[in-house]
Amino acid sequence: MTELGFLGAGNMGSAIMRGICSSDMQISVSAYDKDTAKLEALSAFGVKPCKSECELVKKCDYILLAVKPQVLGGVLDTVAEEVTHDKVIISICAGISEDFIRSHTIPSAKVVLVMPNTPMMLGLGASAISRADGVTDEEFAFAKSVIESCGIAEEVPINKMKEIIAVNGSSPAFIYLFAKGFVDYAKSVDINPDAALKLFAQSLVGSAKMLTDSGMTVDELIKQVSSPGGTTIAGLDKLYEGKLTDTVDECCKACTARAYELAKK
Ligand SMILES: NC(=O)C1=CN([C@@H]2O[C@H](COP(=O)(O)OP(=O)(O)OC[C@H]3O[C@@H](n4cnc5c(N)ncnc54)[C@H](O)[C@@H]3O)[C@@H](O)[C@H]2O)C=CC1
Ligand SMILES: O=C(O)[C@@H]1CCC=N1
Repeated sequence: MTELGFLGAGNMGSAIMRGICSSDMQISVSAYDKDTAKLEALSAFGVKPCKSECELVKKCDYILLAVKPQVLGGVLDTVAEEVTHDKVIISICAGISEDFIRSHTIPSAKVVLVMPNTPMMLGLGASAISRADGVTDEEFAFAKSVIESCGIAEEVPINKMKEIIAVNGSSPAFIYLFAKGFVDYAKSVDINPDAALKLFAQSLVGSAKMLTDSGMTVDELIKQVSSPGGTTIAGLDKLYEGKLTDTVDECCKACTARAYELAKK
């Protein structure tokens, strides 16, 4: 049976493990985390705990890296001797490239890069995925099926894996901040914030479905809501005045710049 192991069982590692364990994938899942309480919590899902980073890498065919990028170099140095050219390393660490992983293990390491997002915790993740040279079609299909156990996955060129972070990895936080603005407004005009949150959240769900399923472009969708002389145009005028799209562009560029900094650590 294929052995998949997780180095790191925090928010993202646990979300993926729960996705796999609730799916019909016939694989053996193991994990190592410095925090043993996290491993104990996962044992209810059938995840086998390991006692060290090296024990995990030695026993597994696929190793999913789910520690923070800042500690990854040290973790890879610890396990380097256990990494062989037949193992596949799947990394979800923001900013980390295949070259970084190879420089801390072996030059021929097989690497798949993934940029997931937190909605994975509900099985609604959106992950970008890419493979470095040397990874076979079969190995890549397996890695993709692991990620698809908790949402959708889209292949992205490997040299765009830092640029994509803003679009799906970090964007949930940007969307939550946008939601906060609407709920704060509702409170300020004496509308129940719980009702406002439900209405705004459902508006996000519905708008997301319109984006993917209506067959209309983003501009057409905006126009459809904007009655001439109506309320939407009055609101949109303020967003254009505040240069919302320029701010989003700056936000995405700051995300990407930080990813390139993390890649150097
Ligand atoms: N949180 C997010 O929205 C996203 C996070 N990511 C990436 O996922 C990775 C994990 O992030 P989170 O799950 O949010 O962080 P987290 O802090 O929840 O999990 C990291 C885990 O690594 C463990 N750890 C630390 N040193 C370790 C070691 N030597 N061996 C084994 N485990 C060790 C910690 O105890 C912790 O449980 C990061 O690299 C991040 O860039 C990617 C996309 C989205
Ligand atoms: O903030 C971060 O670095 C990670 C990557 C994408 C979302 N969270």
